[in-house]
Amino acid sequence: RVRHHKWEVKYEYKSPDCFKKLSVSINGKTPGPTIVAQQGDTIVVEVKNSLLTENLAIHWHGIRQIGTPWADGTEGITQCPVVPGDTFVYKFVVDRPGTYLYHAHYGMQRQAGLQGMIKVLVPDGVVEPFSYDYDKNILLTDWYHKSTYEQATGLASLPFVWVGEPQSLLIHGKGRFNCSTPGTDVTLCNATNPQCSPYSMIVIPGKTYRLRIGSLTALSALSFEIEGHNMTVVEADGHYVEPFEVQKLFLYSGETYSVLIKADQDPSRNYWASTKIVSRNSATPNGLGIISYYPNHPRRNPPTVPPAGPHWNDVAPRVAQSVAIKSHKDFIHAPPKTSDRVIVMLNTQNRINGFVRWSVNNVSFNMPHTPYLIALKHNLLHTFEQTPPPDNYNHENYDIFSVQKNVNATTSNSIYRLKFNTTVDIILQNANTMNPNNSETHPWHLHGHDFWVMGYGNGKFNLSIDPKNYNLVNPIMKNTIPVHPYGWTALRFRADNPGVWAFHCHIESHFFMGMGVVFEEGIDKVGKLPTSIMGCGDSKRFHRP
Ligand SMILES: O=C1O[C@H]([C@@H](O)CO)C(O)=C1O
Repeated sequence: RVRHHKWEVKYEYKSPDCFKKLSVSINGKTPGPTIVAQQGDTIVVEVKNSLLTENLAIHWHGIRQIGTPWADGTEGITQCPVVPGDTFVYKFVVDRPGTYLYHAHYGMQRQAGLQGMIKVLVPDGVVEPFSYDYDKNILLTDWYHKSTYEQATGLASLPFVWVGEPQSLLIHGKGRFNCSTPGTDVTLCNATNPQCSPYSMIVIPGKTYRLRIGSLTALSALSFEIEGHNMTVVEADGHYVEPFEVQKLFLYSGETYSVLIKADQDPSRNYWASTKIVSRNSATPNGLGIISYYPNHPRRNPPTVPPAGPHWNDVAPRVAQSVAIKSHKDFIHAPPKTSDRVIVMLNTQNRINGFVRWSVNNVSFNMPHTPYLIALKHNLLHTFEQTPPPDNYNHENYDIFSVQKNVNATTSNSIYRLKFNTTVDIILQNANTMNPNNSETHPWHLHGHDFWVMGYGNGKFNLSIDPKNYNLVNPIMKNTIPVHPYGWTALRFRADNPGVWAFHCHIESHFFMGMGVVFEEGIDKVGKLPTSIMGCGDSKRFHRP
């Protein structure tokens, strides 16, 4: 089936946490509408850019765009931006079932509200390895009151102005700001402003719910829990996992999970849903929502104090859930036993010409003016640096546990060229930032592919030892994976999808500050590019008037 969507993107005042802020909405909503489809369907989204003064591009996060690399929606990489007043048509096949996301991929526009979820159902007659009565989706985000323009300007200024911690955490677009904790005090800040009432999900006693939970935070790693209910994790980034039960679910920006919960608690009351920032020591209040047992009033506060959530620095359970999960035994897709290339990516924070940047192997990424897909397909190779970035760093004498000078860090728009149909290993190597005794978690997201999570560990990756412990049997496949503080995460993927694919930290500020790379593979196999993606940089000449 072809599923048609007609979207208008515009500026709109929104008060998701009771604080009025100019946001970006899709057909008047943020989060935008959930796209629902079945595996094999074609999605057509006709997007009208009604932002008066701003371009846009929309990325379909987790969708592999096989055969349609020009629909990946990454401005500067797969397309020119969609200019104000223009309409752009995204058309692609959702080739796998699962829970995915969509969001702006232009500057730091994503966190202004241009984001939502994609739900791809199995075809009729195909059974899933678990059963449930209802299927709901919840998008988790953090929320800043400063505009993205102020934030981007601060990051690109001298002196550097960090974005800081978010003002609130939203549960499917609903949050609270400057309130006392509901449940101990009836004066809810939401009471005054009808537009912002807490998120509430009605459940029927005795029924089982599949909750598809995604995170599109700009910065925060989150812990999500529902008071009094355990969750059985059954899916991660569109892949079935060997089920396991948790009380708290950890999500990094760009990840999705499906969990099953049974409404089997005392039905005479409602329960808190709550999110809390982890991996950064933040004073941002927990996000709160209400799970309401029918027929209770959906907004009746639970009689309890909301769950406090885990300690921000309790890394072990986060590691256990994020990189140690396994593929479901009946859906194993084993990885190639060996790889043709290993690219070690040292993640460092650097000062380059005074500006605070993030780098990979001492190279901080910036975009050229002609999108790579167009430049490569039309042989406009003068538009970006041709010498690829390094496959490694001087790891013999690099101390990942202390602040390093990294004086020879540079910015560059060079890209990695991958031999088509080869197997590539990426080793994400974390390190100390420019602040003493500080190493931060980075959730890396790969466009155009799922990768196998081969292994992870603390300290410095050892190429002659660690690969011997890779999981070659049932590693989970994902499109987003964290590298934990002072640790490393190894992933493997097949360069089998003709196109140009971003691979970057999904923390919006970090990618904006250069924490990303671009892979090209099989460009000669890419079909004729639609002119709709052209018109900027050196591709003006290809754009029909
Ligand atoms: O890029 C960053 O800047 C701040 C801090 O390093 C300087 O304020 C932070 O936590 C980042 O991730």
